[in-house]
Amino acid sequence: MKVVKFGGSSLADAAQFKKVIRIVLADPDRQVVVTSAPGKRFEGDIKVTDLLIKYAKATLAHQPNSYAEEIFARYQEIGTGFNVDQQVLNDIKAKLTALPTKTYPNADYLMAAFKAHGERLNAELFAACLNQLGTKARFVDPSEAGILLTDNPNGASILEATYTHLKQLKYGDEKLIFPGFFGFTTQGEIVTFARGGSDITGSILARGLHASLYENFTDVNAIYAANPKIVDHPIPISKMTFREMRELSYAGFSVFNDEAIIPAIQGQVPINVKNTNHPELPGTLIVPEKELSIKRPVTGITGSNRFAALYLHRYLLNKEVGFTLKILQILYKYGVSYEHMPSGIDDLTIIFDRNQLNDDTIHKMCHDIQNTVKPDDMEWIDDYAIIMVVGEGMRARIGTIENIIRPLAEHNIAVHMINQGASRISIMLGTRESDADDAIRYIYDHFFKSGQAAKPSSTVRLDSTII
Ligand SMILES: Nc1ncnc2c1ncn2[C@@H]1O[C@H](COP(=O)(O)OP(=O)(O)O)[C@@H](O)[C@H]1O
Ligand SMILES: N[C@@H](CC(=O)OP(=O)(O)O)C(=O)O
Repeated sequence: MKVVKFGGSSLADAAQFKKVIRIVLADPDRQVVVTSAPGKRFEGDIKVTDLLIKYAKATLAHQPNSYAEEIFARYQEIGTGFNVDQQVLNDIKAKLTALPTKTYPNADYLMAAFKAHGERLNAELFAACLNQLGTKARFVDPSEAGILLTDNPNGASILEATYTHLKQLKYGDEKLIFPGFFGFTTQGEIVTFARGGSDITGSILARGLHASLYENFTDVNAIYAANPKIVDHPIPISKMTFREMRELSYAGFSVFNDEAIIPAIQGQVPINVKNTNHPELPGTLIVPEKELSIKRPVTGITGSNRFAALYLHRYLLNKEVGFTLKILQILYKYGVSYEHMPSGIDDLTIIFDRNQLNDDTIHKMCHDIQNTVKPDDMEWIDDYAIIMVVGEGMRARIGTIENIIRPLAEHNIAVHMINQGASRISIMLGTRESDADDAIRYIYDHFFKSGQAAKPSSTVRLDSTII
């Protein structure tokens, strides 16, 4: 049995629905289908999830608005394209208009419930379209399947009990159509994963139902060695490991949600990322292990601007017991987690995900750190990007760091931090945001265009380097 997930771009309108249905029917093993909400139909279009967010905000602000009609029009175009029963469309319209009349524990739960309806209504409509074409299909509500999530309305995580519940789910007689992106708390409230979270639902089902393969259909032919919006015609990756994907999606390969890899790893279910518009192409296979390539140590290069860093300098830091502990206690006090903490003998850089911080928290946190640990030098760096160079082959090759740094030095790009991950399959660099895309292009060119024979080292400029 295969679990097949279709992203928003694959389900954006009736024409895309037709391609998706052809894919589902082409392989009888594709028994469980996960849908996203209708995504962008063209450059500049608005995803239904973003319309639902606007609808929720207008509702919270008691503003009259016409978002329910605008959103309904997206479903209507699809349903009409398949001649689905008018009752199905009436039901979708009624659910959209009823959203503001329901009661929610607070604004965060309201937001989650509004957003979840993008996937919920699309899954209902998808099942109706299949039925209309004579294929037995059934919409499965996450509450029926027992998809239980943590009580974090717009950034929930899976609860282990879900996997016990999924053991009860029967499949085989009909296609099961699951909405992605949301589940329920133990109190019965709708909560969603973070954005892009339909990939996580697919992965959970693949693990819970012991799928032989998790197929993830999107709008690109494969996962490329770099984001195609940054590098012109990057090479496609035919095979990569779970670990490589985890590191690459964490730092910018948005084609596959970074948390979504975890259930697939736990269940050891291979993932195949494919293009809905070209299903005949092999796409990218993500597997537990692969043979190491000595010729190509780097699998992919990515970057993300969602970080900020706190740089601390104090002489004899290495001799001081409890320095880091005091800082961590301050982070704990403000409910802030950190992403990385590279250190030197007298220096420490703490890298944060900027999405979890606001100006007030930054101010208070820095104030407490200044007063408590009294560093000689302390700097908050907002202009901070992280570049990740990832490849299983790097473990077996000497000189990769030099080959990453040289093209940057040659183009005068300053590197603020280098950190070789303990996994030994990734090297992380900190740069200015404005340098990040160029840095990715230069590293890409070096490893993928000009060959990467280790050249003798040249002078390398490292600004406040921490290794
Ligand atoms: N390395 C990469 N390889 C392929 N696509 C990438 C990469 N990095 C970022 N992307 C972007 O990810 C997009 C697909 O992800 P997403 O928009 O979430 O799709 P979906 O709507 O199918 O879930 C692509 O259109 C591409 O712009
Ligand atoms: N629709 C949600 C969840 C999702 O995963 O969507 P997509 O598969 O289109 O990335 C979002 O936009 O975040």
